[in-house]
Amino acid sequence: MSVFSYELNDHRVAIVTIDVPGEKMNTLRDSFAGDLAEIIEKGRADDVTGMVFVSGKADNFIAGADIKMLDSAKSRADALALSEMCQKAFFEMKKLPFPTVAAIHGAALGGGLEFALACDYRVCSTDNMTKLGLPEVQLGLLPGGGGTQRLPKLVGIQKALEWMLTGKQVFAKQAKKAGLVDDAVPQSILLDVAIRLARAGKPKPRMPRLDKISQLLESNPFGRNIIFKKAEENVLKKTGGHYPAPIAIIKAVRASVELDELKAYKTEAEGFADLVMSEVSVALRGIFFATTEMKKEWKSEDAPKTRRVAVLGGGLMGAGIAHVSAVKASVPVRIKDVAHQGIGNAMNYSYKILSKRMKRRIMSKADVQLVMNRITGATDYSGFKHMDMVIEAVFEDLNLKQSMVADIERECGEHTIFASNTSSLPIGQIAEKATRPENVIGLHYFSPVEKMPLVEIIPHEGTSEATIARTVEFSRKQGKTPIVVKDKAGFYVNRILAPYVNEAANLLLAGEPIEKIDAALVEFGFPVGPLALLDEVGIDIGSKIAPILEKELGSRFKAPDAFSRLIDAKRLGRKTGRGFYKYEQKGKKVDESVYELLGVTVAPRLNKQEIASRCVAQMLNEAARCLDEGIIASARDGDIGAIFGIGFPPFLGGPFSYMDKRGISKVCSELSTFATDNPVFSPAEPLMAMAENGKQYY
Ligand SMILES: C[C@H](O)CC(=O)SCCNC(=O)CCNC(=O)[C@H](O)C(C)(C)COP(=O)(O)OP(=O)(O)OC[C@H]1O[C@@H](n2cnc3c(N)ncnc32)[C@H](O)[C@@H]1OP(=O)(O)O
Repeated sequence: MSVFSYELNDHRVAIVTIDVPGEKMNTLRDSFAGDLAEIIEKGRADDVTGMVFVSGKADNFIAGADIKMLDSAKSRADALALSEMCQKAFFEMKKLPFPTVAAIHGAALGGGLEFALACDYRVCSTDNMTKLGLPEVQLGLLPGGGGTQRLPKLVGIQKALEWMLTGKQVFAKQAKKAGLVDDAVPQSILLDVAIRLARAGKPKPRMPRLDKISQLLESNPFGRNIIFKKAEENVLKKTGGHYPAPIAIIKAVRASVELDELKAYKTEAEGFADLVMSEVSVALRGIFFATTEMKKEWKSEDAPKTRRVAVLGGGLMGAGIAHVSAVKASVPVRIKDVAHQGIGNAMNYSYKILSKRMKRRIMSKADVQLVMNRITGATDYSGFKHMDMVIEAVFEDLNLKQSMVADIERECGEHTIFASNTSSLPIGQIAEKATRPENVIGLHYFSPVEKMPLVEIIPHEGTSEATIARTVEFSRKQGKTPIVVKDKAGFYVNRILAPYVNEAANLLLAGEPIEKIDAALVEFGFPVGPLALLDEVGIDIGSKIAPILEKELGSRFKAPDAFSRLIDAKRLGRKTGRGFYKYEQKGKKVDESVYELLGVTVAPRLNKQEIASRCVAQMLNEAARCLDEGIIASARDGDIGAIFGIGFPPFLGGPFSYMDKRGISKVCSELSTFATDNPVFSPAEPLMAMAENGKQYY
């Protein structure tokens, strides 16, 4: 059955509806090229005036090539054939004697946008659902259906590179401004406008709309050389050479301006084939499948919706939670703080972020005002009666949190959820004195809240299923990927992070230089090193959590005593301008005096690889324990939690995928070697059992 249906209107314009049967999302599958050829042939036979492509789905145009189909490519030759099939189909469209128009409403991504790029005109709806982009890089791929060739010709080399290298998706307004679409109109007139364009005849070739400097740079080989070299330098700096796709994208775009068409398209197809078969892309595609699967869990159609929320505490976390609730979940938020200043600070936090978006013309002044109107504040519980959820983000004090549970039970409705953003206190203890413990749950965000994609959702033993489902649903509305974890000290993310950071601290105390330790883990693939991370989080915060973990889980969580000297000296990290690093306007550099304060004599002994191996080994060992204890429900949750919560290198697929790839017995023997000088490394029992039985996590 064809994915296309065809209808001829009174002006002999063919309206072709794209609708993959039985799927909620249109994707390009094996049969697509054949189906397209048939439709094109029909248009030729009917001698149509033009052809308009429109989606039969309510909320998407085409979400790209079917990623499952890419997974089924068994060899490089299979992958090459896929790219060549797309390229050929789109060439046929370009050669048609009549104009073709893509009428886009909803997502036009990857191969979907490449399909639209092969049309003569593109018109899109101004709806918020409409997003255009080539996000292949996020799957470790390059656009293999002519995207690297056609996009630069339409929007210019620099913009095309920026979009493809980041996977950026643009809305209608930006798409029109950049020249990606010919028009952006309300959905109600999308088809009419598209038909009008189809009747307007073939368009004349046109140059991208560029400012003078870009025009100068892009129009001559020297300028272009600068652009490509700079792009490569930036990519290598950002990725540390771990990701092959960005480099292949630059190569293919370069080919689009330097080689003849045949060779340039070949460069794209070959790059695509190499990348489809690469381990990095397999890992990144795994993340896509995992997150898609997770979106279906804890869904409850009849659970009441969360329409109003309150946040207790206007600190950094409270402000971030209020922000994502107002901006992403689009619900009214009431911030309660003991001081007016706290409320003011939290509102300012949102306003600052929104102002930046306004300056970059992503949001209008009216939109910013609309969002800001959703955020209100109070120093008492006025307006709390109708709250569906109250999220607590005050400091880590059990008595305070318990008294807040009592306040909320008194001031709010029977159905109101009390969600605690604690990072270490057991939720069961917070709910201990509750009269409605079924409404109490943990909802742990990561800082900065508006940037970090993960939340941990922590039901205690008495939390109801409905409360879990409502909390999961609301966190998704806030744009988060939730993992439901067991109520035990440190939950999952902090639990695997703590031994990793502790090992970095041990290495520092043994004389390894700070910048070398951080560089080792950045080279391994983390976005920041462990000591720089501790500076960001706050050394005081780390040392507050450590004793709780140590008490509940054992001595391997003990933070080094020497770190209390940093706290006494008020060197808490970035927030006080000094920690392991000194923070100045120009940037940060290691504050050498920290060595003396900690009583350390710098004496490098290990190479960077050894440093990284030791820190990561601690994390892997703890992750294995977490899965065994049921802290996480699956290796998949553990991988996504580590990638989205800590920045575990995505190209390695997460700690469990990484252990599988290396071989569990190899991981165990490395741990045993490290354990000879520090027993904390002794391989966890479940890991040893897996090694003995030759088992894998996946
Ligand atoms: C040759 C080309 O250059 C190569 C390519 O095109 S590679 C593909 C490039 N495209 C992409 O990366 C887009 C991937 N998709 C997305 O980002 C998101 O799905 C989206 C933004 C389109 C929609 O998000 P959202 O509304 O949350 O829906 P989401 O739950 O993710 O997806 C709905 C369903 O569509 C499926 N889907 C979405 N895009 C898909 C794709 N490209 N391939 C296969 N399945 C896809 C999902 O797996 C899910 O299936 P299921 O319901 O059976 O589990």
